[in-house]
Amino acid sequence: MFVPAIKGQGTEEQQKKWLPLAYKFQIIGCYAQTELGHGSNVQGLETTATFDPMTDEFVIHSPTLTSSKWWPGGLGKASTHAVVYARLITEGKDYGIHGFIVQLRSLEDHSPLPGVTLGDIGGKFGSGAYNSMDNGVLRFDHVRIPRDQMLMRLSQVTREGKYVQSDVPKQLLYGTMVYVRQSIVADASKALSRAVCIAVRYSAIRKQFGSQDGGPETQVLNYRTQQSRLFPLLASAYAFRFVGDWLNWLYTDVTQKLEVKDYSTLQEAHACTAGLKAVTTSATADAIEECRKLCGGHGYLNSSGLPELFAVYVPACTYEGDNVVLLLQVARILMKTVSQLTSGKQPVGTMAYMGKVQHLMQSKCAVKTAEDWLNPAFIQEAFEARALRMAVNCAQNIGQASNQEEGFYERSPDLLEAAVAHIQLIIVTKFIEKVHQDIPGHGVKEQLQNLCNVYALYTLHKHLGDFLATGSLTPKQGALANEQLGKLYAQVRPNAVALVDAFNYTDHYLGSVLGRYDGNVYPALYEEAWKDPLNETVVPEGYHEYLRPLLKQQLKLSRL
Ligand SMILES: CCCCC/C=C/C(=O)SCCNC(=O)CCNC(=O)[C@H](O)C(C)(C)COP(=O)(O)OP(=O)(O)OC[C@H]1O[C@@H](n2cnc3c(N)ncnc32)[C@H](O)[C@@H]1OP(=O)(O)O
Ligand SMILES: Cc1cc2nc3c(=O)[nH]c(=O)nc-3n(C[C@H](O)[C@H](O)[C@H](O)COP(=O)(O)OP(=O)(O)OC[C@H]3O[C@@H](n4cnc5c(N)ncnc54)[C@H](O)[C@@H]3O)c2cc1C
Repeated sequence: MFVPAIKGQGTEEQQKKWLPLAYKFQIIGCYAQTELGHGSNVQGLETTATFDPMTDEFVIHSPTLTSSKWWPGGLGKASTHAVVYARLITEGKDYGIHGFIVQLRSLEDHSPLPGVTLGDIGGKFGSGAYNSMDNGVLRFDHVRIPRDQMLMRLSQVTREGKYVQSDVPKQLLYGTMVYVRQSIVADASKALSRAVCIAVRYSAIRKQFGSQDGGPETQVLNYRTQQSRLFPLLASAYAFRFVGDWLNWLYTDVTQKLEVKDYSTLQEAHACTAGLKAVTTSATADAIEECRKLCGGHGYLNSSGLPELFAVYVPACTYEGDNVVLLLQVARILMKTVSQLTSGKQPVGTMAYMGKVQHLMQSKCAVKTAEDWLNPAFIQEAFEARALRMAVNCAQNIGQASNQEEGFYERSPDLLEAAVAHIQLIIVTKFIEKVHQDIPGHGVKEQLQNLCNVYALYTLHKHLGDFLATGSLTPKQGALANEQLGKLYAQVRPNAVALVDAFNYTDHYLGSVLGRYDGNVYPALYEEAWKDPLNETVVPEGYHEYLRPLLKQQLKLSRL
């Protein structure tokens, strides 16, 4: 994040100076935004950067305990520099949050520079690999930096201390977060597909019940309940991959537009990255835990690979923007778009469907049979009607409040759901678009079509209440969707293992005894257990000190 922050907010001169140093690891940088007292509310940060015209320097200071920087990855032990976000004060006026490059440690012996106090914030959730990340704490006591270490692409402070705003939107200050959020969406599919690969392969090996007469038992993958829990997660792994690819395209497109000062798609980039980051990370974290349960008791063993995957993944729901806070950003943009509909302003990009408001508010879903749900046009329209009607309902309810902000606050739980509906529509749409493209490989398109339908109909089934409450579907149509979903699971089953093999993960990368490619699970589990340090001795160390005295006492008592 140090590098993208300098790229996005630094001038060309600053980029030329700092980026080569970072690329060659001649300096190591981190992104120091969050503080002990504020993370979500960036405008509430307290660290100050006060310009001193006498020396042409900024004085970086932590005025309170709560202004201590807290969480930046790489800060605790490794970083020599940080992009620090602080309130810029010049000529006695507070101009709000800006980025500054600050050296923290000596490049000679790595000791903290005068006025800098830093360290690691301590152990984190689980025993997983995230504990090898030195998330840190940082305080400044009037630390001086040259004026040219303020990131000056968006605004500048002159030699005399005058604040000058460039003609670029101030939201570009948040650009690094947009970049990282889009990369987090791509990573969601990676984490989810790892978990699903383990659970599908193991479910094909694991057998329980089913044999009354000494014949073979049933592979747990053949149980309808296992399929109805697992196949939607398999479909989600593919869905998140395709929407992640699309989001990467959108991000590249926005970046190219920004270079020629076209800011028209900035809001779309913010809404899509924030919303997709929130929905895909929450779904992935839940799915990894579901995969653990799908693997029964053995899923709880570290050697299954799932506990570590979960512990490392789950903070994605919080870092780079708490998921609820991000969905409320999407909701704000939805409300703004609804309010502009009456003025005739046509929504664009992923909000374009809202322009069909007259039709979608009254449309009746035409599905009559379960097979009708295989028609992508019916799926698309049902998701559009649900999302639009939820947004319009929220807007109407907010409109009845004494003021907009109060109404938004009161209706925020409903707004969250409206935002989720909008984002799920995007995921479904991008999956449908993907399966309409040419897809090489015999029968591959058909398999992806099945997964696309599974993702859409499962999402519909899970959120059926929304579809019914908004009148987008009838209860009968909801039941038909569920009927079709069951048929789709049966079609996915013969290809389930191939569909996870297609992720092409090596055993080393998966790190799971249960997810082994060769399926040789039981000998591997047995062998792995003996590697546990507790098995280095047959009689445990504590025996003589604790167990033996107790056991001896029991023996004496029983002899009485
Ligand atoms: C790969 C693993 C790495 C993990 C490492 C983790 C790193 C981190 O976690 S770094 C720290 C990340 N921190 C956050 O994500 C903080 C979350 N908070 C925010 O992003 C913001 O403070 C906020 C958006 C929640 C609120 O900001 P505020 O300025 O108070 O916003 P408003 O709601 O008043 O919005 C003003 C205006 O700006 C637009 N906007 C907000 N964010 C962006 C953005 N990222 N890009 C473009 N535009 C943005 C917003 O829509 C408003 O627009 P208008 O309505 O048109 O004024
Ligand atoms: C592993 C990890 C790595 C991180 N790395 C970095 C890093 O490198 N650099 C950096 O600067 N930061 C980093 N962070 C910090 C991270 O970005 C913040 O923790 C995150 O943005 C959430 O902010 P917060 O902690 O203030 O949560 P809070 O905002 O305090 O959230 C607490 C609760 O309040 C709710 N809430 C907050 N505001 C609202 C609202 N307006 N409406 C409704 N509910 C609300 C939230 O939903 C949540 O339930 C990292 C965090 C973690 C866990």
